[in-house]
Order: sequence, then structure tokens, then C-alpha cells
Amino acid sequence: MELKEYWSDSYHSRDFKLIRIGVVAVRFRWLVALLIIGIAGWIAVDWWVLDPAHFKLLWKVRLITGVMLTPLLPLSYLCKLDRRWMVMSLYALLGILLLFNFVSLWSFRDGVPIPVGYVAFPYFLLALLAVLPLPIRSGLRVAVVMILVVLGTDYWLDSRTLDNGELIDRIWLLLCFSLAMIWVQAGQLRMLLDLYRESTRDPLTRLMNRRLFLRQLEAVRHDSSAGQPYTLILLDLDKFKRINDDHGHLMGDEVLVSVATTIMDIFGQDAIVSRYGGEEFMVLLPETRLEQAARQAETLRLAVESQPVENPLDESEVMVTLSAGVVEGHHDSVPTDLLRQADEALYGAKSQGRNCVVAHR
Ligand SMILES: Nc1nc2c(ncn2[C@@H]2O[C@H](COP(=O)(O)OP(=O)(O)OP(=O)(O)O)[C@@H](O)[C@H]2O)c(=O)[nH]1
Repeated sequence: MELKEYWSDSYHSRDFKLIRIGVVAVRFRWLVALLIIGIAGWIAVDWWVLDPAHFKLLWKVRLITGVMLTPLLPLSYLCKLDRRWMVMSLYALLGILLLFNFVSLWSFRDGVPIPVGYVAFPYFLLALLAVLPLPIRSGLRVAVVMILVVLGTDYWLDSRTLDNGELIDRIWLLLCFSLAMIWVQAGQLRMLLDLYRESTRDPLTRLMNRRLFLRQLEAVRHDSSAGQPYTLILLDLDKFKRINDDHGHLMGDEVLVSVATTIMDIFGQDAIVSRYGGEEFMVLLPETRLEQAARQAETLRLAVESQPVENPLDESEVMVTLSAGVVEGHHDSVPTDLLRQADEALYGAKSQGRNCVVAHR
């Protein structure tokens, strides 16, 4: 995992962004539910701890806060669909809770000692927000908003001076809790990214697996405009079983890795390349026409044919060839039909004697 992936979600793939937002939305919902129950349930503690005058005001404040938090529960379902909803909901949550913090501290302005539960509320909140797998930049933004509002509240209600030991203590504690929150959030993000990679990458070639590829195909189809086609190339190594039988599975693996590297070299970063099955690869070329894709497939075929793979055990060389089926897709194409057509074109290439490219028309 690269450092920049910890820093901002703009460095994450679109697919991972969706998955992460889904996780954040579920955790956010649980967080809101727990806060509603916790804030309202605390009325029982207040009844025990507070004098009647404070209790009379604060039980209402707690109930109103619970009611204000409730719309965030259905809103969290929209968060799954769009990052902007997520950001809006998170700041709405912060706004409501910081308002609660302000009003409850304000109610103790008559000099009565503030119960620990109220003093600790912002730290408690920072600790709870650590359950969200946010990148560092988002965590920092949340922490800055929290620290500024909490300190502003303290400054306004209490001392109106920065020359105050308690304030310094508060700043120090808020910074420590913020750092802990960001650290745990980044750890959660890392765990999520690692799990995502393990479940979407082929361990041998590190190319994306079939599951992720099919999601990408759907995304490209969805994004393509009416006049802008995309193409699929299904590649299959010829007589691969013989390579395994004659040179061993280790050499077979070596060939798969070598061909995967050549595919990436030929098609570049814009192509979506996957190890589709055992010795099958699939290339998805957005905004590419059939003829252009067939030409690129032919370039790949020649490159693979002209680069024998060296056996690391005895330095002998193994000749490898591949066959390819190419098909063009459009916005209204059905992905399963495209896959079937690519398979038919590949079958055509195999029938023509292998080591050739066939375009489906
Ligand atoms: N070494 C190695 N072999 C694999 C892997 N996955 C699948 N295979 C082998 O790939 C071979 C595929 O063989 P077939 O489906 O008969 O196809 P083929 O020999 O390539 O013949 P044609 O496709 O008709 O040209 C099988 O022997 C599988 O065991 C892998 O990860 N590593």
C-alpha cells in the first residue's frame, strides 16, 4: 500500500471507493443508532447525578438531540450511493453533537462543577469516530473542525482567555485523541484495502481477477456514450497443458507471469487487464473500436510469439503462442452476450489452427 493511498481517497480506484463508502455507511448507521440510544439513555444517569434544575433542562436537550440525529439513519442509505452524501451526513452528525456539547456546557455556566460525562464528551466522540475507515486527509478535517469548535465553545463559555491551564490541558488532550483517531482510521483503511486486494487480485500474476473484471466491464458499459464503443479481447494460451506436462507446473506459472507482463506492456495503463481463468486473460479497452483492438491483439500475439520464456531451473527456453477473440461492445450491449461472442471468436481462432486473432462481426 502506497503512502498516498492513506492520505486521500482520490488515489483509490473507483471500485474500491464504492466498497469503502459502503463500509463507512454501515458503520455510520450503527454509530448514529448507538449515539441516539446512548444520549437518550444517559438521562437515567443525569437523573441520578444532576441537581433538579440542571436535569430539568438537560433531559429535554438530550431528547431533542436524539430526535435531530434520527434522520441520519435513513440518510445513511443514500451515503452508499454518493460520497457527497457521506460527507454531508458526517458533518451533520458532527454539527448536531457539537451543538449538544455547547448547550450542555452552557447549562453549567452558573459555576456548578461540570460532571465528567459532559467534560469528556468531545473525547468520547473522537474515539467513536475512529471506527470509520477514513483516509488521513478526511480524518484531519474532522479533527480540525472538532478541535476548533470545542475550543471555541470553551473559550466563549468559560475563560475568554487563552492564558488558562485548563485550556492548555484541553488542547493537549484533544490533539492526543485526534491523533489516536486518525491512526486507528488509517489502520482500518489499510485493512480494508488489503482485504480488497486479496479478494480482487490473482495471486500469481497480480492482475485483477474475474470478479473485479466483470464489475469493471459493467462500469465501462454504463459510462460509454451512444457513439463510443469499447472492446473486449479474450486471450488463451495455446497448448498450455503441454507446457505444464513437458516442463512442469513451475514453468507453466513462469509463462503465465511472463505473458501477463507482456499484455500490460502492450496495452498500457488505460486497458483493464484480468486473468480471467487458468490460462485465459481478458482485456477491456474503453473507447476503442474493433479494428484498432484487433490490431493491438495482433501486436500482442507477435510479441508473445517472439519472446520465448526462459525456464529458471535449466535455462532452456519455451515457445509460447496465444489465440485471441475480439468483440466490440456498446452502451446497450448485454455483458453476458459480449462474453459469449468473445468466446465464440476465440473458439474460431482455435479452430483456424491457433496462434491467430479472430474478430467477432
Ligand atoms: N502452471 C499452471 N497451470 C495452470 C494454471 N491454471 C490452469 N492451468 C493449466 O492450464 C491447462 C489448460 O489446458 P486446456 O484447457 O486443455 O487447454 P490447452 O492445453 O491450453 O489447449 P488449447 O486451449 O486448446 O490450446 C490445464 O492443464 C491446467 O492445469 C496455473 O495457475 N498454473
